[in-house]
Amino acid sequence: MSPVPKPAAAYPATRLRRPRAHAWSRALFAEVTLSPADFIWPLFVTEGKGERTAVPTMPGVERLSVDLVAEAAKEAEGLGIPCIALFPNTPADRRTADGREALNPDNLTCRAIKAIKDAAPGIGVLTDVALDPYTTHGHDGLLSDDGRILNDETIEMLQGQALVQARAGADIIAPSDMMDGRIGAIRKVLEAGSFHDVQIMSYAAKYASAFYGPFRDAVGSGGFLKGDKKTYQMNPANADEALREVALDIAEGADSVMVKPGMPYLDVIARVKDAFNIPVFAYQVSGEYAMLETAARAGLIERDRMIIEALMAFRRAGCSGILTYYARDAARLLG
Ligand SMILES: NCc1[nH]cc(CCC(=O)O)c1CC(=O)O
Ligand SMILES: [Mg+2]
Repeated sequence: MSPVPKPAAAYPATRLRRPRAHAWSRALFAEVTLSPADFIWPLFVTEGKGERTAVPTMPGVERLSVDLVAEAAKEAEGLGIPCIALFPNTPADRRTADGREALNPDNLTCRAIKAIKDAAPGIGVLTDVALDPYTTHGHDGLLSDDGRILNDETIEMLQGQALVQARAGADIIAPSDMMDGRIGAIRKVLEAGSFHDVQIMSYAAKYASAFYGPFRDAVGSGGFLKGDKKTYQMNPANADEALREVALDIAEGADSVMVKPGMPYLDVIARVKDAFNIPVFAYQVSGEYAMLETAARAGLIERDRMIIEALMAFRRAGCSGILTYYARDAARLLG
């Protein structure tokens, strides 16, 4: 962020209200834009056919069966949304301590990728790499007998998970697990498997946040989670450390990086963009959505304006795009 120069002339020669006087002028002076092309729409996938179930902690958000995910992707494509992100609500009987369902080429995520590619071949598909929707302990990695998350053993699982997703047709692999070294390891197996054009969007600066609660309900991992994720996700006190995380992930082969959550970490987004000038994405996470949407539904804030303003903040901070549960609503508002 460049420093703001001292004004060459003061009031009344300079009146900053002048360009604000008319709508046309405000449009002309806008420093950033927001369009449907800036959105990645996260969808929760569940078993069944024609199945939609409400996520009570995320008013307005539903888990969709694979056929309905494909329909939603088609709708998104029509609205100009370039990419869908997939999160599976794995049936409880398919969750294990080692999360091996993540490696099943016929799991919910892989079936959803294929269904989207059939229904809406022009839209990108981003898939999450981490074990939490598949483990009985709700952690993103493998758990040792004495309760530690095993970094290097987990990476081997993540490599397999990424490959299974790439084979199913995923366009962007997005590791959200926060193990050290996983970006390089995943890039290596993708290259070896000739997936040269499969992107990696690293959840590079992902914080141990209270704002993920509703998501854990949506994928059904919340009830399972033992303890917290503080030994792998970042301390909310740290921003210098986020720059080190990002530097490593770029060096290991990430095409883009993500900061997560979004609104409470706008300073981190701005610093990452400033320091590296690479494509940065933000995840406006489930708790942010729940907070904003609950206030809007209670009539406490003006919903449509709030949605656009909250998303615009990410563009101002330097984001190329935003993962947001508001993607469809915002695209309709902007359309
Ligand atoms: N690897 C898990 C994952 N991937 C995306 C989210 C959160 C998304 C949201 O809250 O909307 C989480 C939750 C967590 O780390 O516990
Ligand atoms: Mg890292």
